This record gives sequence, C-alpha cells and structure tokens, in this order.
Amino acid sequence: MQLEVNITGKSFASAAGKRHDVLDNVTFTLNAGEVGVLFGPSGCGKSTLLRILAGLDGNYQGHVACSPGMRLGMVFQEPRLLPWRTVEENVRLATPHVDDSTLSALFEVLELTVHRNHFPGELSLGLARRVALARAFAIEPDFLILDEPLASLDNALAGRLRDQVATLVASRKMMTLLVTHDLDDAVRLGDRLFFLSPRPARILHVETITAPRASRDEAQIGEIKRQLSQLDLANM
Ligand SMILES: Nc1ncnc2c1ncn2[C@@H]1O[C@H](COP(=O)(O)OP(=O)(O)OP(=O)(O)O)[C@@H](O)[C@H]1O
Repeated sequence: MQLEVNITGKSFASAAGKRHDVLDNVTFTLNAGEVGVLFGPSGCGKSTLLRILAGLDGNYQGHVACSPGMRLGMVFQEPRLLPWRTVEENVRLATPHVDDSTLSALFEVLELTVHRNHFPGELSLGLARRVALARAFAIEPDFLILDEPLASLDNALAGRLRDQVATLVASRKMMTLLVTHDLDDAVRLGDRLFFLSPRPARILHVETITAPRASRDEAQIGEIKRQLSQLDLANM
C-alpha cells in the first residue's frame, strides 16, 4: 500500500467572489507501516488537505494516487457518534461483520470494555474520542487519518490516548496521517514529520525519524524536539 500526494493548488471562492488560495504545493508519499505527521499553523489548510486525501473534495489541482481497494479510517476532533446508539453499536455500525474477539481486543486496548453499553451522552470527550478510534480501527484500515485526536484533552489523558494510538498503530501495517499542533505528540508518534507553511500551505521541511517508535527514549525525543525547535521555518 502506498499513498502518493502531488497537490499543486487548492483554492476556495470567498463570499465576495475572490480567490482564496489554501494549498500551494504539497508533495509526499506515505508507505504502509509509516506514520506521517502534518504540522502547521492554524488555518494553513491541514483539514482541507485531509478532506482531499479522504476523497471528500475532488476540486483541486494535481493528483493523489492510492492503492486500489484501500480501506480508509478517519478520526476527527469531534467524535461524531450517533447519540441514540450505544458505544458498541456505534462501532458495529461502521463494520457490521467485525468479530467479537477483534472488538473485545480493541475495547481492551482503549479501556472501553466497561463502556460498551453506554450512550455517547454519558461519555467524556476523551472517552468519546476513544470510541471514534475504536470505530476507525474496527474497519481494519489501510489508511488511517487522525485529525488532532488529542486536542483539548488534559495532559494525562492526552498522554494515555497517545500511548493507546501508538499501540494500535503498531498492531497493523497501515499508512497513518496525523494532524497535530503538538511537537511532542509529533515526535513520539511520527516517522516522518511534514512542516507546513502558513496558508497557502507548502511543505517547508520534512524530518525523518529513523529510530523505531517503541524504542525512542526520553533523551532521544528531547534531542529531536530541540533540533526541530531551532529550524528557521519563517525563512524557508
Ligand atoms: N469550504 C470552505 N469554503 C471556503 N473557505 C474554506 C472552506 N474550508 C476551509 N476554508 C478556508 O481554508 C483555510 C484553511 O482551512 P483549514 O480548516 O483547512 O485549515 P487548518 O490548517 O485545518 O486549520 P486549524 O489548524 O485551525 O484546524 C481557512 O482560511 C478556511 O477559512
């Protein structure tokens, strides 16, 4: 499985009829087993890019090529659960044929076992995000898109969820693309970090982290973050 992204332009028309350029030149490939991270300022076009990659917006210049039959899983900041369905029903709706052992294992990793029969209204944001993750993983995706899955959670919760995401990502050889504003999350989860410019977005710098995710220790993570924080992105 491989994803080839070669976007050369994307714009929207403003209400006044003026052209609003959102993406400039975004070119990269992502291979099975890799976690790519999109890291860029607010409003630079990350969600717009994700929508294109998910096939939800075909109105752009360039091309995106992916392996045929690729299964896509998506997790948004907003968990988007059906309020009148239980946790388990929400997950099963996406994958009616998922077997019980797969589902139980997923709920176990995400610490959702005791919440199987709860309704979304009974869940905190962190729990609801975990359900959204379970739903995305239950379909056994080839390409997983995570749009700021750790945003607005307190540090302890975000850290736990990050570890759970790392466990799940390691359990399956798929392509993952994560959007985050947090350099720490990017360095702990990512294999290749794409630093984007302000709108219209282009890739300013690509950082490849060769150390396997599971073996990155605090000293390595700190050193990578230190080096990245010294990049002069404003002048690239
Ligand atoms: N459907 C649309 N019509 C017009 N303009 C849009 C549309 N969707 C996004 N935009 C504009 O495109 C720009 C990029 O938005 P986008 O949501 O992709 O940025 P982002 O990098 O994901 O932002 P954030 O980090 O704050 O979530 C913004 O200026 C936004 O107003």
